[in-house]
Amino acid sequence: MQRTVVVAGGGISGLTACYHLIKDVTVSKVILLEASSRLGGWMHSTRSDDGATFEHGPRGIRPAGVVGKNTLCMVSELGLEKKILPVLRNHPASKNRYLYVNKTLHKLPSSIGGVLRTIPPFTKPLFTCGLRDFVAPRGSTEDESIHDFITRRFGKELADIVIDSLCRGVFAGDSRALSLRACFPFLYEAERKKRSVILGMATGGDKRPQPDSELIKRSTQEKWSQWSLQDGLQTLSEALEEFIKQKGVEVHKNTPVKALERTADNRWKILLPEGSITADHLFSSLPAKVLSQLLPPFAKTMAADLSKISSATVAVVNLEYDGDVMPVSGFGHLIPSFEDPVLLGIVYDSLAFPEHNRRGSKSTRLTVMLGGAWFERVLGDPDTVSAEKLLHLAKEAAKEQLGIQGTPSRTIVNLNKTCIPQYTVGHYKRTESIFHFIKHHNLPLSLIGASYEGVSVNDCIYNARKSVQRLFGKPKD
Ligand SMILES: Cc1cc2nc3c(=O)[nH]c(=O)nc-3n(C[C@H](O)[C@H](O)[C@H](O)COP(=O)(O)OP(=O)(O)OC[C@H]3O[C@@H](n4cnc5c(N)ncnc54)[C@H](O)[C@@H]3O)c2cc1C
Ligand SMILES: C=Cc1c2[nH]c(c1C)Cc1[nH]c(c(CCC(=O)O)c1C)Cc1[nH]c(c(C)c1CCC(=O)O)Cc1[nH]c(c(C)c1C=C)C2
Repeated sequence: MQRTVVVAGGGISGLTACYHLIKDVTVSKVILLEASSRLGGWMHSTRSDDGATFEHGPRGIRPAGVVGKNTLCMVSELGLEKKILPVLRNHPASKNRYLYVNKTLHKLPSSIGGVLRTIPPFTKPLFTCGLRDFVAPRGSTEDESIHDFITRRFGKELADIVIDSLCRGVFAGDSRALSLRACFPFLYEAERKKRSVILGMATGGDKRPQPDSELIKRSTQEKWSQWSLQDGLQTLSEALEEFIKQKGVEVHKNTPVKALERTADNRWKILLPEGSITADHLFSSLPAKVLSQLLPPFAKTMAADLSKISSATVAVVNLEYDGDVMPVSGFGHLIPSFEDPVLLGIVYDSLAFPEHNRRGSKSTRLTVMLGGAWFERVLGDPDTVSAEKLLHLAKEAAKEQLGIQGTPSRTIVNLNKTCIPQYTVGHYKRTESIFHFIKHHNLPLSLIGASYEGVSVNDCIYNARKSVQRLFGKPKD
């Protein structure tokens, strides 16, 4: 039987789905539809003639766990091993992370000693927060905010300073609105299983079978904490694009899906700017809100759930300075929302990945991230905020927070509109209801992408693969 599968959205999720679909002999045709003029989605690197690379989206991928190892397998299959740039666990970019509190940079403890002593900005040793976890009662609600959970189990200071910042540094989100169960499912499970989160995590561990390969062995032996690629992470989406085109996937750029209609024989009629195509099955990697606007009227309850999964806007400002101008060495620093709601944090890119620095003369590359869940509240409508204003805020942050006085030699401002999905309290209920609707109505539809079950590159790649396997009835791992 001829079977046509359409993948909507050519970010890392859609590309990975194509990569696995094309290997299946029962699929006769795979078509990728991408609205913009390039593939990769938020995976986006700028390369300069002098060898400098600037990331506007993801910049580091973790090798650990099933999801990290799964990505490394794909990297090997794509022949990218020689392009990997690992950061080792004992490197300052792995060990040193900072918080900017009370107008001062504070290094987060990376050893037992730092947890046993009182170190600023905290008013007591951090281990005392852990003691509370052993006596705190188990939560009584099905879901709660990350801030409420941490306050209940570890105290308000940890929640206000560390967890507030962490949620900004991963989700660009507000820990008071984000769901513990959806964002950190291992913490939710740990409390349910052992009552003490610390005990639950210590005895838990991932029971899924761990993939293995030469590259995975190397990453374990060399103790990598994260990795990137020569010329930036966009090298990964480019390799996937080349691979799927070679294998015969039909790739259509500048081709947004405009609407979806269900045919009488349970297929999709996919409406495009010019004409339409019919698909036996659709993989949507589109942001949930975008998909909600494309569905036909019979799916209005599902569309209502999808429309509630919103995303935060992040301004990403890359700055390059002449010489080594850094006062500290590390991964970067985060800024809790009480210190400054709009400045999320600064990544010290040139320390983790000096290979991305320009050739010839020394330079420092930083990325200032702004906005997130606070964007509209503080900066107003993203469509009317000027690049000059964002650049000014970023340069002032580098000056005030890192003492960098000079003028940057190069700047790039990107406004990533609605780029990180926000799994707010109740997310698990919304996704359950969405997946139930698809099953109940026997829709030939698979949902992949950052909107549902994890925002990291690893999660997107793993969930796209799992979703393809599920369609073909292959066992899950
Ligand atoms: C600033 C930033 C920093 C990040 N840092 C990290 C990091 O360091 N490490 C990490 O692991 N993760 C990081 N992430 C997260 C990760 O990069 C993303 O979650 C991931 O790239 C999302 O991929 P995706 O394919 O699911 O979605 P997307 O990249 O959003 O892809 C969806 C695609 O669909 C297309 N599209 C939209 N509408 C339509 C339509 N109607 N028809 C057809 N196509 C359409 C879009 O143009 C896009 O190409 C970061 C994200 C951002 C934004
Ligand atoms: C300041 C804003 C942001 C910074 N990075 C991101 C934002 C919104 C996005 C992001 N960062 C990470 C991920 C993937 C998560 C994963 O599960 O792998 C995403 C989507 C990685 C990450 N960055 C920080 C942490 C603690 C993590 C989790 C994984 C890990 O421990 O390595 C902290 C952090 N992010 C930023 C800065 C400046 C910073 C801390 C110093 C930038």
